Amino acid sequence: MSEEPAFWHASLTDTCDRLGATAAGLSTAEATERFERDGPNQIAEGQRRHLVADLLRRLANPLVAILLVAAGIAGATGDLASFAIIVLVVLLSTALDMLQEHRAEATAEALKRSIALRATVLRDGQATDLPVRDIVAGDVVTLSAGDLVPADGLVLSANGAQLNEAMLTGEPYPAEKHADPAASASEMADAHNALFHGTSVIGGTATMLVVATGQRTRFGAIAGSLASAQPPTAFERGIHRLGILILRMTLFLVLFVLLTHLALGRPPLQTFLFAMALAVGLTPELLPMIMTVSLARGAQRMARAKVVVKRLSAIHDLGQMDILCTDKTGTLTEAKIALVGYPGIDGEDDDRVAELAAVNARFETGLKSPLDEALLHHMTGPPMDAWRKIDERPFDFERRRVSVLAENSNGRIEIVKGAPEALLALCAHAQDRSGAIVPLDDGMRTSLVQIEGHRAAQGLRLLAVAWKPADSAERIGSDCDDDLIFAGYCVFVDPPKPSATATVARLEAAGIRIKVVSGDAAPVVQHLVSVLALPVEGVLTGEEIAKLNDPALAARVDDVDLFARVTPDQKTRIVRALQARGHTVGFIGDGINDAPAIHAADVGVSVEGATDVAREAADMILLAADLGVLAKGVAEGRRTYANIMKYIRMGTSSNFGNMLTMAVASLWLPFLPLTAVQVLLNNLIYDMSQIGIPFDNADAGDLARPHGWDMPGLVRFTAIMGPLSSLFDIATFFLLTQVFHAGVAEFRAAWFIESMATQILVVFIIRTARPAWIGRPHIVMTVAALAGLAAASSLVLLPWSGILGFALPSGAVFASIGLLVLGYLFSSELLKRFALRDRRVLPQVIGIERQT
Ligand SMILES: Nc1ncnc2c1ncn2[C@@H]1O[C@H](COP(=O)(O)OP(=O)(O)OP(=O)(O)O)[C@@H](O)[C@H]1O
Ligand SMILES: [Mg+2]
Repeated sequence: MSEEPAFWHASLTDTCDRLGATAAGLSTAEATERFERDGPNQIAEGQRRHLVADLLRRLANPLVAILLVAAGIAGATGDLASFAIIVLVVLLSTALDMLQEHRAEATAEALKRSIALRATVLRDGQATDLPVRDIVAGDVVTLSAGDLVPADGLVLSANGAQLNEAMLTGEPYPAEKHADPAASASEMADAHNALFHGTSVIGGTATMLVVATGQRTRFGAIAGSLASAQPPTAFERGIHRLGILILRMTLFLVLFVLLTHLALGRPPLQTFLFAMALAVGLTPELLPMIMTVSLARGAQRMARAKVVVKRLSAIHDLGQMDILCTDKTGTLTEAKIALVGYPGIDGEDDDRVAELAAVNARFETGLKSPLDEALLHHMTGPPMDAWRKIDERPFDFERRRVSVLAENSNGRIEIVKGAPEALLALCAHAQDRSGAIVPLDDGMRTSLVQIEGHRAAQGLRLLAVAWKPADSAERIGSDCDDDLIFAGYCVFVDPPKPSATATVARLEAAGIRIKVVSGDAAPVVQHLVSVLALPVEGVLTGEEIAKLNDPALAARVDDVDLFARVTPDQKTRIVRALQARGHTVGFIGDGINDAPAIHAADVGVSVEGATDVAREAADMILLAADLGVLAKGVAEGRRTYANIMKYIRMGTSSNFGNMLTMAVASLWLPFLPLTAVQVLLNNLIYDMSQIGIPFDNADAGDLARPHGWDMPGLVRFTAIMGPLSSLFDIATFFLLTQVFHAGVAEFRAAWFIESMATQILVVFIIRTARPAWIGRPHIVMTVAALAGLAAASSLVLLPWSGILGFALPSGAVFASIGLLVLGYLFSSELLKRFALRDRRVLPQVIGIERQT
């Protein structure tokens, strides 16, 4: 690719010829042909794993490989049954693991596709809304502020197009783009006639001719190195550490068993097979599958609650989130904005103010804000039609204003509208009702600020409008917004969303603190939160934040719930400051100005109708702009978390118990407690009996507050429940050898049943912190567990038990085992009170977790 000259060196005409394209776009037939030739416009996310390759990769797991080799040796020395069964069991459990995971991934993919980005493409001469994936070279795409550039291409036309290219070039300042003849620049950052996939339009508009799509774009070329940039969540790091811990203990146990048995002169091959089977059974190899399946299932349920999850692991963060920052418009208000007044400097409505503002709104080509739409809705007809546009300087969130150069029969003027306080500072004169220009003295400034304050205190949003003569100017320079003539204000109402009160209360009750972060003026936001009776305290404005360095800001953020007049950059700083205080932070927003903060947050949330950049930055998308939807999502997220924890608790406690048991048994029993084949069958059935857990319901307690990865809690649980299960295992040993004097095959059959029953049934006890008989487990979970138990019993009871090395135990043995299992379940029920007690995770604990 690098030998080819960069595509922006060629002129537009040459490129059009080469691509067989015109500014009118492609026909559908032509586009279909190209799509077939070039493939979809998408960047492969990592390498899609092929099923067979995946199977081989899993079988190459050293433990499984050793086991298979050992089984081969057993087969070669005559033990064909063992060989066949081991190979079968290993294949079966690997396939089960793999299929589950693939299915889960496919589900998650499908959900993600449902919210795929779309673009406006010219096809058959018509502007069509298409999924970005369908774009081909030669297409003509129109872009405006808030859009992501969907492919690489040349600028056909542009109007104040400002691009954020930071992710490709590292350049933090916006790059301006024009339809230059051809650029000679060697660096992408200087190619002012080119648009690159993955960058975003932050102001203005542009039309682009697509030159390269998918993997052939500049972004595609480096995407591989960016793909896995997502750092693991605290939960994932916790799981990883747990995995390593279990691995070490397993290694230790396997060596211990191997050495003691060999030292005691037991048959080496059987011992070795047994030890390897034990290792396979104890390693948490299923954890990744379990996580993926639970998360995918969680994502599916959340989708039903109208939350589409883009990054699965964000579900952990969602369950752990204890602070949610939200913007104002759309989440706390109805976002149905209407113009309710346009006072001039005397405080009375003045049509000229509304007209100037509407002309400005009409000619601004950047992201049309709802304020602009309200203005245009109000002003239509002849006075507007007389205006002609010369130039504009689009809106951006740092300047907070739009400048337009326009003329009518009375002459050419520059009209500026924007945030009042900033605009007022740029004015030296004002225009009164008669049209006379008067100096803007201090007295008048005070009275203007009063008009402003009066409306803002009623929760009305304000824009100021000003102008100045521009005689023969053809362009708006970058710094000529000074010496303006103040015209008046436009006053808007955005009704509060009544449902927000209850939803915020619900989130607060669930342990999530709400903070409002808005670009709007403090009095407006304050009025809104008081109307909605939101429990927010303290205010910090952008001006104040600008004076604080990061540590100083971090010291304040805990006590302040309302941030007003903040810039996009400050939104990000607020998120970071909260994170530095140990919080897990969510951020919900819909604008370009929210995107960086959405990205910085642990849980970035956006809504279906939001700008591309915000949706792209988000981890989840709400299909309805409503915090209520998110509250449901949080509940599902916590349920997913609770179910994953059930698996992990089941796994660690039974593993730890088994380790203790095996260590004791090795020293004490004159034979192996189970053959390798039996250990593997035990493991397989246990795994299958658990596939219902992701379906289970969660305790109200699990849903009531944020949870983080809680290692001390898990250690305590394991330290209590593990030894309990070994105690009953050892009691079984004792009973079988000392009381019943069972033979080897009968012993193994009885112990197989006991161990399966205790491992499987205990899920009904530890699935809940409340008494087991109160909440009802999910039916799928119950069926899976009971089916597992039935399968285990059938191995012992049915005719084939002999092949597996079992002999049918006597009725007395069965009865005693039944009693032992009941005793175990009963003691678990008693002890779980201590094992599961108060797992509340304080933010400080999470904070420590985050830093390690
Ligand atoms: N189209 C526009 N023309 C002029 N000024 C604008 C326009 N849109 C926004 N502004 C100014 O910029 C400020 C910040 O924009 P906005 O209120 O949309 O920010 P925000 O952080 O997204 O707010 P919210 O919390 O309500 O979503 C506005 O209060 C207004 O003063
Ligand atoms: Mg907004």
